[in-house]
Amino acid sequence: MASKATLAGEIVSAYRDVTSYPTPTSADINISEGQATVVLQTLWSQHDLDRKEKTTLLRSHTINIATGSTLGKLGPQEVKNELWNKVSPSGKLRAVVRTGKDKQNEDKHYIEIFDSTRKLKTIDILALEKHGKIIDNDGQFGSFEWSSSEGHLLYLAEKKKAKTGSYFDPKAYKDSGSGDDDLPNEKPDLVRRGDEFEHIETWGEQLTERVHPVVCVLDIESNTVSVLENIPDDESAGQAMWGPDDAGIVVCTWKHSPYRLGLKFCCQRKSALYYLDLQKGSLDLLSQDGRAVRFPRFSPDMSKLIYLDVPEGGPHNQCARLVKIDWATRNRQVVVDEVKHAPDLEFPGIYTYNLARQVWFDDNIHIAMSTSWRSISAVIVVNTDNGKITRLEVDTADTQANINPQASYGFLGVKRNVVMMYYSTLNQPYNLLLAQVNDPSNLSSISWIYPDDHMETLDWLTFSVLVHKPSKSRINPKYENVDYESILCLPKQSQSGTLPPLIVFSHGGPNSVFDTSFNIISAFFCTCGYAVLMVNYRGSLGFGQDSILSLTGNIGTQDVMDVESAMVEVIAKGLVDGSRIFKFGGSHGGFLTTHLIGQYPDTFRAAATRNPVVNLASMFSTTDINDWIFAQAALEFDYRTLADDKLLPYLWLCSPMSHIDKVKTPILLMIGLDDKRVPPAQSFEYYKALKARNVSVRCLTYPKNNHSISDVDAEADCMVNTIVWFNNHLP
Ligand SMILES: CSCC[C@H](NC=O)C(=O)N[C@@H](Cc1ccccc1)C(=O)O
Repeated sequence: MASKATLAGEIVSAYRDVTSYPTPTSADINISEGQATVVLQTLWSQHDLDRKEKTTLLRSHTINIATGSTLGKLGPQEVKNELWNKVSPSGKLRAVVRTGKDKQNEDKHYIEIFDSTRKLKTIDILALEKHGKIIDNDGQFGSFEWSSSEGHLLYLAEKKKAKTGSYFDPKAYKDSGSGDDDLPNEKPDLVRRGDEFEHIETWGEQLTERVHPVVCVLDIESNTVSVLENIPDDESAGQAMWGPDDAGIVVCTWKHSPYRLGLKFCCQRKSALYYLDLQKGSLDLLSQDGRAVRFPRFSPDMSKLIYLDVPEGGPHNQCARLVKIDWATRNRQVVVDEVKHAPDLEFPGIYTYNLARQVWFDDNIHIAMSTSWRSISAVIVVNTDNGKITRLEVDTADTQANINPQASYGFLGVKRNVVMMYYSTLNQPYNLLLAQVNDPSNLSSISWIYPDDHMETLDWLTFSVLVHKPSKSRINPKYENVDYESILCLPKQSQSGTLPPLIVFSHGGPNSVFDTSFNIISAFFCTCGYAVLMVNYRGSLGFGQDSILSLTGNIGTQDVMDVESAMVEVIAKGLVDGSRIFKFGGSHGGFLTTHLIGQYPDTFRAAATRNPVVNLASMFSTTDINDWIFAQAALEFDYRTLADDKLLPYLWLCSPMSHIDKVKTPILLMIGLDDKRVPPAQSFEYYKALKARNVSVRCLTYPKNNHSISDVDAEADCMVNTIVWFNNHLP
């Protein structure tokens, strides 16, 4: 690929090209004692634009562990209808949760057990009527675990729902046999009459099928399922793991009362980590009051349990602590604390949305994980005895490796001290990487293994990370040392020598971050001839907790000015055309987009946004996370708070809508009609306000799409339409 794409056909083909690179999502490795070879199995996700779906691909590499050479490769082959696929601890058995439909088109879930030669059994799990659907690897509730004895499987499923029906169902009022045909049959009927239209609370955006997850154990020998009943009924369970000797389980829970708030991207929700002793039936609280918990992981010898926690409430993602529990004494210790401020390149703390299942090295002391480290995604190794942190990355002086020093790394898991990871940059799609670590306390003696040939570097894109210091008037007096960054992507120099137009791209959250990983959107924009400035304004993850806190109470001003000022600095460098600037971003990035075109009406040629937050006053009572407004406005959240006469004026003033009368910039609005986070009414409100003011606006609506508009066809349509919209507004 590609010089500048301008015609619709070229734009489509550019999009096909950038979406043709798969992203690794998980890995496992089979290491047999005393053998020279290992088998690495990886799952990848790839867009299929023609089938309009994301496909899951399985690849296998056979690797000589001593030489690091790849002896054979299998795949990619497609994996379908599998919710879980897990090898037992001994490696002798495999359990798969498979989905399907029966002849009446009803959902089926089967648990299939395999040994190395055949399928041993299939259990039609929903037919047992013990629980609802099994929960997949949703990053929030789901887990699927073999017991160490390999006789049981632990998983999460939706609690069994009572059957509901109409009062007017003729079956409910059968002849009682009394001879009086008018008397209803009052025998208890298992159907809850009159409840069929009862409102069912869910866990919100992207978790609308999660209502009340419960912990289940399947006895593989007897094909029986037990639903564990010791967890309080107003708490949903998730992320369950077996404890030592399969004598109990550790499990996270989230309270339902007084009502459920959205959980997706919200790791600060009130939650608890428990140990449930299966013999005694007791439930012991392991976590600290006032802390929200995630990702419990036992060490291989089961002597230690680690997990992440953040303060309960406040911003939706924050700097996490790594906590360790010594299992024998139940002594809890903070291994890595929250980092308030990290000057220059110092460790800025732990920030992650996920933690791989296998994090422990064999020494039962070190763990590995991914985290945001300013604008780079890094893999770190943590000594859980003394909290020492080391970054796990290839020495870029190693010419054989040829890895960009600004590369981002992702962690997939560690087994027998072999770390499974990947790296990429904005101009190099994902590559697998194994680190064979002999001694986790001495990372200087790693053997790096590259299972594939290096992905080509895409020569039509170059990038650099820029550091921005807020000017004097923009320094936050409470957090005066906080700086921020942006990543500038430049397209291949045009033949005519003209400077490229610039798309200013702001991320959502606001507590999220752009990193240097391969990014389909930025690659696509560059292929189409645009430079892209991805701004990690103050409040982004990976810059210390102070950065996150500095934005609370200042949304709509500090973040807006950070983005504008980064843009001005880049224009001043003379690398982009300052007379052809565009604005792009979704959600909170859409909040910034609509703020910027309101506050700087003469700057942008056009804007495009996905599900933008435009009016906090009207969003207050409609979003699944109304506490977000309080957290970002630095107000105390209480479930009873109403949008009253004191609150509404403040919310209005923070909102892009308050600048509507100044807007001139043509804007493209893209709306997921099933968005529970930023309900479609937000965009429609903006659309009508612009129409009434005779400002050019186009609105695209995507049925059955949620906040992320990530259905393959919808996302593709958004991207191509964005470029067509920008091209149409190029002078
Ligand atoms: C009341 S909605 C506020 C905006 C929303 N924040 C949290 O969900 C948002 O910006 N969403 C992001 C999704 C996201 C959030 C946090 C981290 C990564 C992504 C978006 O859609 O980009």
